Amino acid sequence: MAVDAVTRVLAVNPGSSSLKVSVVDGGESIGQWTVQDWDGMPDPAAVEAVGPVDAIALRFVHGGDRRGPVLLDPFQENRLRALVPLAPIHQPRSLLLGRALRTWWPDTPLVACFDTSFHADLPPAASTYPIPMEWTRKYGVRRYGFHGLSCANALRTTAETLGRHPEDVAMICCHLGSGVSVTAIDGGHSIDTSMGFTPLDGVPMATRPGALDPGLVLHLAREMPMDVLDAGLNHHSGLAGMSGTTGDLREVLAARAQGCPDADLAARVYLHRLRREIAAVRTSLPRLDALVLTGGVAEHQPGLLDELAQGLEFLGVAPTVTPAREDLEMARQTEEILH
Ligand SMILES: Nc1ncnc2c1ncn2[C@@H]1O[C@H](COP(=O)(O)OP(=O)(O)O)[C@@H](O)[C@H]1O
Ligand SMILES: CC(=O)OP(=O)(O)O
Ligand SMILES: [Mg+2]
Repeated sequence: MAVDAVTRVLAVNPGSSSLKVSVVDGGESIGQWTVQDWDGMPDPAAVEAVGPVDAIALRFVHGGDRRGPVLLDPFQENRLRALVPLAPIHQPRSLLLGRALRTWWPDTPLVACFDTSFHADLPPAASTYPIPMEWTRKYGVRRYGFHGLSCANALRTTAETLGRHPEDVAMICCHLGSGVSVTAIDGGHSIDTSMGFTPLDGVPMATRPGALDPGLVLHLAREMPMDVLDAGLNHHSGLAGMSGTTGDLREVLAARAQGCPDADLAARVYLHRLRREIAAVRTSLPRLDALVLTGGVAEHQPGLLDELAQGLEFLGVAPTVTPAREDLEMARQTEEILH
């Protein structure tokens, strides 16, 4: 489907704790809403009040091996459904939203934009898991990496700030939202990243544990039914599991301030593992021009960022904060594919 000129894009971003909706016109957002309920839907009347859009961009966390956005037709939808087990928190919701958006605006092109695409060129040493090659091939196992739309936008912003071409920036992007990831970027793309085959890997998150000893997972799988373990790792681990709160850092830090020892330990584990991951991906970069923090926690928890920075002085650059603007990246990709 080719469209004459795409200037106004409705960008729909279902995250694990919120739904962010934005109307982007000429590269700038002219209307933004956040729906906090997990199963919340955008309000079509509110979108229509901003005026007609030329296209709709929908974030899918998992795009498999897709290297860029695709027009979301029933064929693509079916293929993306096969990835539900690899991103069980996010993928079903994107599929549900896709259906709703097509019903509300059947004549508007709908484009799926993927978190994974930015990581498509991970070097084999970073993308390969050290398991039998037979399993790797048979089950299509690799490190995919996520939060790529956020990384792409952070790279663009950082390059502008440094006055360089994006391909000439060596940086670490830490996306600190409900999901958390750490990515090393060089030559304009991801060269190492903490999330893996699924968005459970890496650093502790609001409700996900991040990397675990595979022996621990095997042990737990023998102790409880698989669906209980699956729900426990996706919804009841991370900051929520350690602190006894919902995992929203506002709640964790409030409980910590009131002297809750579990909340204090949860915050310390979060920071420890985050620093450890940042140090690890630094080794993949030839040099470090910028350490960029983005996402809800980066934007709203300056005290925690000060704590994070203590112990990272050896990197030789001070962390900077960039708002997570996946909407702008999705609009950019949508304009590109529709031309
Ligand atoms: N206004 C705010 N004040 C303080 N913290 C916030 C605010 N908004 C978001 N956060 C923090 O950001 C996290 C959610 O980040 P966000 O990027 O919105 O997540 P997601 O996109 O994964 O739903 C929460 O843990 C919360 O603590
Ligand atoms: C990939 C991921 O975890 O996304 P989010 O932070 O939006 O939940
Ligand atoms: Mg998000």
